Amino acid sequence: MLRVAVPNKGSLSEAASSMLAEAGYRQRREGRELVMVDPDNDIEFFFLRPRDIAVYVGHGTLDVGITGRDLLLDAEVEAEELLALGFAASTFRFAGPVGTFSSLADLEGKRIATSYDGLVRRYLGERGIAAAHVVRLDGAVESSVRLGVADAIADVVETGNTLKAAGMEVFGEPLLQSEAVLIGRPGRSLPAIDVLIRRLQGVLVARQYVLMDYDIRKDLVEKAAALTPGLESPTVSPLRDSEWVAVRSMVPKRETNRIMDELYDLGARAILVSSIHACRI
Ligand SMILES: Nc1ncnc2c1ncn2[C@@H]1O[C@H](COP(=O)(O)OP(=O)(O)OP(=O)(O)O)[C@@H](O)[C@H]1O
Ligand SMILES: O=P(O)(O)OC[C@H]1O[C@H](OP(=O)(O)OP(=O)(O)O)[C@H](O)[C@@H]1O
Ligand SMILES: [Mg+2]
Repeated sequence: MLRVAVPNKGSLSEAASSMLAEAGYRQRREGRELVMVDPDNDIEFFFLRPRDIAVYVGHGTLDVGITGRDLLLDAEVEAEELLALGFAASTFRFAGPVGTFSSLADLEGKRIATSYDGLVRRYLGERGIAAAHVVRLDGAVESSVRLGVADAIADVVETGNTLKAAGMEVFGEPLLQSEAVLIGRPGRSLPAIDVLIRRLQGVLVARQYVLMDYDIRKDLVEKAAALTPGLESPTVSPLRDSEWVAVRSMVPKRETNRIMDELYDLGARAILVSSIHACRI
Protein backbone atom coordinates (compact mmCIF):
# COMPACT_ATOMS: atom_id res chain seq x y z
CA MET A 1 0.00 0.00 0.00
CA LEU A 2 1.38 3.42 -1.00
CA ARG A 3 1.82 5.74 2.01
CA VAL A 4 1.14 9.39 1.20
CA ALA A 5 1.54 12.44 3.48
CA VAL A 6 -1.04 15.24 3.16
CA PRO A 7 -1.02 18.62 5.01
CA ASN A 8 -3.52 18.50 7.88
CA LYS A 9 -3.79 22.29 8.51
CA GLY A 10 -2.70 25.66 7.20
CA SER A 11 -2.41 27.20 3.76
CA LEU A 12 -1.77 23.93 1.90
CA SER A 13 -4.31 21.65 3.52
CA GLU A 14 -7.59 22.30 1.72
CA ALA A 15 -6.08 22.77 -1.73
CA ALA A 16 -3.99 19.59 -1.39
CA SER A 17 -6.99 17.49 -0.39
CA SER A 18 -9.17 18.87 -3.18
CA MET A 19 -6.46 18.20 -5.74
CA LEU A 20 -6.20 14.58 -4.54
CA ALA A 21 -9.99 14.25 -4.59
CA GLU A 22 -10.01 15.60 -8.15
CA ALA A 23 -7.39 12.99 -9.03
CA GLY A 24 -9.83 10.30 -7.90
CA TYR A 25 -8.54 9.59 -4.40
CA ARG A 26 -10.67 9.35 -1.30
CA GLN A 27 -10.14 12.26 1.13
CA ARG A 28 -11.31 12.82 4.70
CA ARG A 29 -14.55 14.72 5.22
CA GLU A 30 -14.70 16.50 8.55
CA GLY A 31 -10.98 16.95 8.85
CA ARG A 32 -10.27 15.12 12.10
CA GLU A 33 -8.80 11.82 10.97
CA LEU A 34 -5.04 11.39 11.21
CA VAL A 35 -4.95 8.43 8.84
CA MET A 36 -7.29 7.36 6.07
CA VAL A 37 -7.25 4.31 3.85
CA ASP A 38 -8.37 4.46 0.23
CA PRO A 39 -8.91 0.75 -0.47
CA ASP A 40 -9.91 1.24 -4.12
CA ASN A 41 -6.57 2.83 -4.92
CA ASP A 42 -4.54 0.83 -2.40
CA ILE A 43 -3.27 4.02 -0.75
CA GLU A 44 -3.02 5.16 2.84
CA PHE A 45 -3.11 8.92 3.52
CA PHE A 46 -1.43 10.38 6.63
CA PHE A 47 -2.51 13.89 7.62
CA LEU A 48 0.50 15.72 9.05
CA ARG A 49 1.97 19.18 9.56
CA PRO A 50 3.41 20.37 6.24
CA ARG A 51 6.74 21.14 7.90
CA ASP A 52 7.01 17.55 9.15
CA ILE A 53 6.05 15.96 5.84
CA ALA A 54 9.55 16.42 4.39
CA VAL A 55 10.98 14.72 7.48
CA TYR A 56 8.74 11.63 7.15
CA VAL A 57 9.38 11.31 3.41
CA GLY A 58 13.14 11.97 3.83
CA HIS A 59 13.26 9.29 6.50
CA GLY A 60 11.55 6.82 4.17
CA THR A 61 8.65 6.15 6.57
CA LEU A 62 6.21 7.56 4.02
CA ASP A 63 6.64 7.16 0.25
CA VAL A 64 5.56 10.57 -1.00
CA GLY A 65 3.93 13.73 0.34
CA ILE A 66 2.62 17.17 -0.46
CA THR A 67 4.36 20.15 1.13
CA GLY A 68 5.75 23.58 0.19
CA ARG A 69 8.99 23.90 -1.79
CA ASP A 70 10.24 26.33 0.90
CA LEU A 71 9.50 23.82 3.67
CA LEU A 72 11.26 21.03 1.72
CA LEU A 73 14.40 23.16 1.27
CA ASP A 74 14.32 24.28 4.89
CA ALA A 75 14.15 20.71 6.18
CA GLU A 76 17.46 19.62 4.58
CA VAL A 77 16.36 16.00 4.27
CA GLU A 78 16.80 13.29 1.65
CA ALA A 79 13.69 14.12 -0.30
CA GLU A 80 13.26 15.72 -3.70
CA GLU A 81 10.58 17.51 -5.67
CA LEU A 82 8.69 15.14 -8.01
CA LEU A 83 6.03 17.51 -9.33
CA ALA A 84 5.10 21.19 -8.87
CA LEU A 85 1.39 21.36 -8.04
CA GLY A 86 0.50 24.92 -9.06
CA PHE A 87 -1.17 26.14 -5.86
CA ALA A 88 -0.08 28.00 -2.68
CA ALA A 89 2.33 30.13 -4.66
CA SER A 90 4.44 32.54 -2.63
CA THR A 91 7.88 34.11 -2.59
CA PHE A 92 10.34 33.89 0.25
CA ARG A 93 11.94 37.25 1.01
CA PHE A 94 13.97 39.38 3.34
CA ALA A 95 12.17 42.39 4.76
CA GLY A 96 12.93 45.17 7.19
CA PRO A 97 11.42 48.39 8.53
CA VAL A 98 10.69 50.80 5.66
CA GLY A 99 13.85 52.67 4.63
CA THR A 100 16.39 50.69 6.67
CA PHE A 101 17.74 47.97 4.35
CA SER A 102 18.46 48.10 0.65
CA SER A 103 20.57 45.06 -0.18
CA LEU A 104 21.66 41.69 1.11
CA ALA A 105 25.02 43.12 2.23
CA ASP A 106 23.19 45.32 4.77
CA LEU A 107 22.38 42.15 6.72
CA GLU A 108 26.01 41.70 7.81
CA GLY A 109 26.11 41.72 11.60
CA LYS A 110 22.32 41.96 11.91
CA ARG A 111 19.72 39.69 13.58
CA ILE A 112 17.24 38.04 11.18
CA ALA A 113 14.07 36.42 12.51
CA THR A 114 12.54 33.54 10.54
CA SER A 115 10.68 30.23 10.83
CA TYR A 116 12.88 28.91 8.02
CA ASP A 117 16.30 29.02 9.69
CA GLY A 118 17.85 26.16 7.65
CA LEU A 119 17.00 27.83 4.38
CA VAL A 120 18.10 31.30 5.51
CA ARG A 121 21.43 30.15 7.03
CA ARG A 122 22.31 28.25 3.87
CA TYR A 123 21.35 31.18 1.63
CA LEU A 124 23.46 33.65 3.64
CA GLY A 125 26.36 31.19 3.86
CA GLU A 126 26.39 30.67 0.09
CA ARG A 127 26.54 34.46 -0.38
CA GLY A 128 29.31 35.10 2.12
CA ILE A 129 27.21 36.93 4.74
CA ALA A 130 29.04 35.34 7.65
CA ALA A 131 28.23 37.59 10.60
CA ALA A 132 24.41 37.63 10.43
CA HIS A 133 22.61 36.04 13.36
CA VAL A 134 19.53 33.96 12.55
CA VAL A 135 16.79 33.99 15.22
CA ARG A 136 14.40 31.03 14.87
CA LEU A 137 10.76 31.87 15.64
CA ASP A 138 7.64 29.77 15.15
CA GLY A 139 5.44 32.36 13.38
CA ALA A 140 4.23 35.96 13.31
CA VAL A 141 7.84 36.93 12.60
CA GLU A 142 6.73 40.36 11.36
CA SER A 143 6.32 41.39 15.02
CA SER A 144 9.88 40.46 15.97
CA VAL A 145 11.52 43.70 14.85
CA ARG A 146 9.06 45.95 16.67
CA LEU A 147 9.46 43.76 19.75
CA GLY A 148 13.23 44.09 19.60
CA VAL A 149 14.44 40.52 19.06
CA ALA A 150 15.53 41.07 15.43
CA ASP A 151 16.56 43.78 12.95
CA ALA A 152 15.12 42.14 9.84
CA ILE A 153 13.03 39.11 8.91
CA ALA A 154 12.90 36.42 6.24
CA ASP A 155 9.40 35.10 5.55
CA VAL A 156 6.75 33.91 3.14
CA VAL A 157 5.19 36.77 1.18
CA GLU A 158 1.95 36.19 -0.67
CA THR A 159 0.01 39.45 -1.06
CA GLY A 160 2.46 41.56 0.98
CA ASN A 161 -0.37 42.79 3.22
CA THR A 162 1.13 41.42 6.43
CA LEU A 163 4.45 43.18 5.78
CA LYS A 164 2.73 46.44 4.94
CA ALA A 165 0.64 46.32 8.10
CA ALA A 166 3.84 45.83 10.11
CA GLY A 167 5.53 48.86 8.46
CA MET A 168 8.03 46.72 6.59
CA GLU A 169 9.23 46.36 3.01
CA VAL A 170 11.10 43.67 1.12
CA PHE A 171 14.70 44.14 -0.03
CA GLY A 172 17.25 42.11 -2.00
CA GLU A 173 16.38 39.34 -4.44
CA PRO A 174 13.71 36.77 -3.48
CA LEU A 175 15.37 33.73 -1.87
CA LEU A 176 13.01 31.49 -3.82
CA GLN A 177 9.64 31.13 -5.53
CA SER A 178 7.61 28.55 -3.68
CA GLU A 179 4.46 26.56 -4.36
CA ALA A 180 3.02 23.25 -3.23
CA VAL A 181 5.04 20.29 -4.48
CA LEU A 182 4.84 16.51 -4.45
CA ILE A 183 7.99 15.14 -2.86
CA GLY A 184 9.58 11.69 -2.72
CA ARG A 185 12.87 9.92 -1.95
CA PRO A 186 15.54 10.34 -4.63
CA GLY A 187 15.82 7.25 -6.83
CA ARG A 188 12.79 5.52 -5.33
CA SER A 189 10.44 4.42 -8.07
CA LEU A 190 7.18 2.54 -7.57
CA PRO A 191 4.39 1.95 -10.11
CA ALA A 192 1.86 3.46 -7.67
CA ILE A 193 3.95 6.67 -7.45
CA ASP A 194 3.96 6.93 -11.25
CA VAL A 195 0.16 6.55 -11.30
CA LEU A 196 -0.21 9.26 -8.63
CA ILE A 197 2.06 11.62 -10.61
CA ARG A 198 0.17 10.98 -13.86
CA ARG A 199 -3.16 11.59 -12.14
CA LEU A 200 -1.94 14.85 -10.59
CA GLN A 201 -0.52 15.95 -13.94
CA GLY A 202 -3.97 15.23 -15.38
CA VAL A 203 -5.56 17.53 -12.80
CA LEU A 204 -3.00 20.26 -13.59
CA VAL A 205 -3.74 20.06 -17.30
CA ALA A 206 -7.51 19.98 -16.72
CA ARG A 207 -7.15 23.11 -14.57
CA GLN A 208 -4.85 24.99 -16.93
CA TYR A 209 -6.43 24.19 -20.31
CA VAL A 210 -9.81 24.37 -22.01
CA LEU A 211 -11.05 22.65 -25.17
CA MET A 212 -11.74 24.99 -28.05
CA ASP A 213 -13.89 24.04 -31.05
CA TYR A 214 -14.48 26.22 -34.09
CA ASP A 215 -15.34 26.13 -37.77
CA ILE A 216 -13.04 27.76 -40.30
CA ARG A 217 -12.70 27.99 -44.08
CA LYS A 218 -10.32 25.31 -45.36
CA ASP A 219 -7.83 27.81 -46.83
CA LEU A 220 -7.42 29.49 -43.41
CA VAL A 221 -6.82 26.35 -41.39
CA GLU A 222 -3.02 26.74 -41.24
CA LYS A 223 -3.30 30.28 -39.89
CA ALA A 224 -5.93 29.18 -37.36
CA ALA A 225 -3.84 26.19 -36.28
CA ALA A 226 -0.94 28.57 -35.60
CA LEU A 227 -3.18 30.33 -33.05
CA THR A 228 -4.31 27.03 -31.52
CA PRO A 229 -1.40 24.59 -31.90
CA GLY A 230 -2.69 22.41 -29.03
CA LEU A 231 -0.39 20.17 -27.04
CA GLU A 232 0.56 18.03 -30.02
CA SER A 233 -1.53 18.98 -33.02
CA PRO A 234 -5.12 20.19 -33.43
CA THR A 235 -7.80 17.80 -34.68
CA VAL A 236 -9.20 18.88 -38.05
CA SER A 237 -12.48 17.22 -39.15
CA PRO A 238 -14.40 17.60 -42.41
CA LEU A 239 -17.79 19.38 -42.44
CA ARG A 240 -20.73 18.76 -44.78
CA ASP A 241 -19.88 22.03 -46.48
CA SER A 242 -16.58 20.98 -48.12
CA GLU A 243 -15.24 24.57 -48.07
CA TRP A 244 -15.15 24.49 -44.25
CA VAL A 245 -13.54 22.30 -41.55
CA ALA A 246 -14.06 21.91 -37.81
CA VAL A 247 -11.01 22.31 -35.56
CA ARG A 248 -10.59 21.12 -31.97
CA SER A 249 -7.62 22.04 -29.82
CA MET A 250 -6.50 22.47 -26.22
CA VAL A 251 -5.86 26.11 -25.30
CA PRO A 252 -4.34 27.61 -22.12
CA LYS A 253 -7.31 28.74 -20.03
CA ARG A 254 -5.95 32.23 -19.29
CA GLU A 255 -5.55 32.94 -23.03
CA THR A 256 -9.10 31.83 -23.95
CA ASN A 257 -10.55 35.23 -24.79
CA ARG A 258 -7.52 36.61 -26.65
CA ILE A 259 -7.44 33.49 -28.85
CA MET A 260 -11.21 33.61 -29.47
CA ASP A 261 -10.90 37.27 -30.57
CA GLU A 262 -8.02 36.47 -32.92
CA LEU A 263 -9.80 33.42 -34.36
CA TYR A 264 -12.95 35.46 -34.94
CA ASP A 265 -10.97 38.19 -36.72
CA LEU A 266 -9.41 35.51 -38.90
CA GLY A 267 -12.86 34.27 -39.93
CA ALA A 268 -13.54 31.42 -37.54
CA ARG A 269 -17.18 31.01 -36.47
CA ALA A 270 -19.11 28.91 -33.95
CA ILE A 271 -16.21 29.13 -31.50
CA LEU A 272 -17.08 26.99 -28.49
CA VAL A 273 -15.09 26.59 -25.29
CA SER A 274 -15.59 23.71 -22.89
CA SER A 275 -13.79 22.79 -19.71
CA ILE A 276 -11.79 19.60 -19.34
CA HIS A 277 -13.07 17.43 -16.53
CA ALA A 278 -10.13 15.03 -16.40
CA CYS A 279 -7.36 13.90 -18.71
CA ARG A 280 -4.23 11.79 -19.16
CA ILE A 281 -1.66 13.39 -21.39
N1 LIG B 1 -0.11 33.43 2.73
C1 LIG B 1 0.60 32.37 3.10
N2 LIG B 1 0.97 32.24 4.37
C2 LIG B 1 1.68 31.20 4.78
N3 LIG B 1 2.09 30.20 4.01
C3 LIG B 1 1.74 30.28 2.72
C4 LIG B 1 0.99 31.34 2.19
N4 LIG B 1 0.81 31.11 0.90
C5 LIG B 1 1.43 29.96 0.63
N5 LIG B 1 2.01 29.46 1.73
C6 LIG B 1 2.78 28.23 1.82
O1 LIG B 1 2.22 27.34 2.80
C7 LIG B 1 3.26 26.63 3.46
C8 LIG B 1 3.18 26.86 4.94
O2 LIG B 1 2.10 26.16 5.41
P1 LIG B 1 1.91 25.93 6.97
O3 LIG B 1 0.68 25.13 7.11
O4 LIG B 1 3.16 25.46 7.60
O5 LIG B 1 1.79 27.39 7.51
P2 LIG B 1 0.56 28.32 7.61
O6 LIG B 1 -0.35 28.24 6.45
O7 LIG B 1 1.19 29.60 7.87
O8 LIG B 1 -0.21 27.74 8.85
P3 LIG B 1 0.00 28.11 10.38
O9 LIG B 1 -1.20 28.92 10.68
O10 LIG B 1 0.01 26.80 11.05
O11 LIG B 1 1.27 28.87 10.46
C9 LIG B 1 4.58 27.12 2.87
O12 LIG B 1 4.98 26.25 1.86
C10 LIG B 1 4.20 28.46 2.29
O13 LIG B 1 5.00 28.86 1.20
O1 LIG C 1 1.89 38.34 2.09
P1 LIG C 1 0.64 37.92 2.85
O2 LIG C 1 -0.50 37.63 1.94
O3 LIG C 1 0.29 38.90 3.91
O4 LIG C 1 0.93 36.51 3.55
C1 LIG C 1 2.12 36.22 4.20
C2 LIG C 1 1.93 36.03 5.66
O5 LIG C 1 1.12 34.89 5.91
C3 LIG C 1 1.81 33.96 6.73
O6 LIG C 1 1.51 34.12 8.05
P2 LIG C 1 0.39 33.26 8.82
O7 LIG C 1 -0.93 33.92 8.71
O8 LIG C 1 0.44 31.87 8.35
O9 LIG C 1 0.87 33.37 10.31
P3 LIG C 1 2.25 32.80 10.91
O10 LIG C 1 3.31 33.79 10.53
O11 LIG C 1 2.00 32.76 12.36
O12 LIG C 1 2.47 31.46 10.31
C4 LIG C 1 3.25 34.29 6.47
O13 LIG C 1 4.09 33.85 7.54
C5 LIG C 1 3.25 35.78 6.33
O14 LIG C 1 3.25 36.38 7.58
MG1 LIG D 1 2.10 30.49 8.99
